[in-house]
Amino acid sequence: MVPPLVLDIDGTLTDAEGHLDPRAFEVLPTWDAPVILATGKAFPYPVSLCHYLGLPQTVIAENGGVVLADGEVTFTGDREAAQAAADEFVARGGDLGWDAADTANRWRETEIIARLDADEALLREVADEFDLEVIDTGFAYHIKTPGVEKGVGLERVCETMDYDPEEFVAVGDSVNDASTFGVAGRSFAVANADDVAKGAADTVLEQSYMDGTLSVLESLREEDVA
Ligand SMILES: O=C(O)COP(=O)(O)O
Ligand SMILES: [Mg+2]
Repeated sequence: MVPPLVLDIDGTLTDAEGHLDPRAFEVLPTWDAPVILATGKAFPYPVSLCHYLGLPQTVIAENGGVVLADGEVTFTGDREAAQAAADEFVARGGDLGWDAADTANRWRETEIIARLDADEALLREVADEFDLEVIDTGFAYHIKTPGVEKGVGLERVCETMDYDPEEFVAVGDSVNDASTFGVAGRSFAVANADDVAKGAADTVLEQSYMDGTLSVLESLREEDVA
């Protein structure tokens, strides 16, 4: 049997432009074990990706703030505090960087994100005053409740689905994947990963983005056949 997977999305299943690599449509629906998408994106993004990939909806969204497994959804993280911090950031002259529709935060239930061109120093100063933290995933700044992590989300999924996190193989690319790497049995950082993810992974891959992820999946399939 191939092992269950916990996969980051941006930087891991995408290309350098952040577009989903079409090879995901070949390899993920035919994976013969659970595939969990674990992302910093808002809840609807991984749910739609599961839908269009034809995968059961098992997702960790918002860096662990939202977890869906076996039809049950749980939330952690203080969205109101994150919103209050974001409002204060704007009141002090900051700009989150989104247009009026703000699809980045519109359906976000446990945290708030800002574009990477936002004033980082001001964002961190304000977040600190609200006892929140700011993480830079390389895709956005997330204003979030400390302790809400993808790895904690993986533990929750495992409780619901009666798996041991040790059985999982994780692939990711950034600071928000380090907690997953700490919980999963085996962990891989793609070559484009940031230093925190590389430091937390068991193995740093030679290849970037989906090339790196596919190299892991191919070797897992070979192990399974051997
Ligand atoms: O939303 C982000 O900032 C990054 O998303 P990811 O966790 O899927 O890489
Ligand atoms: Mg990522």
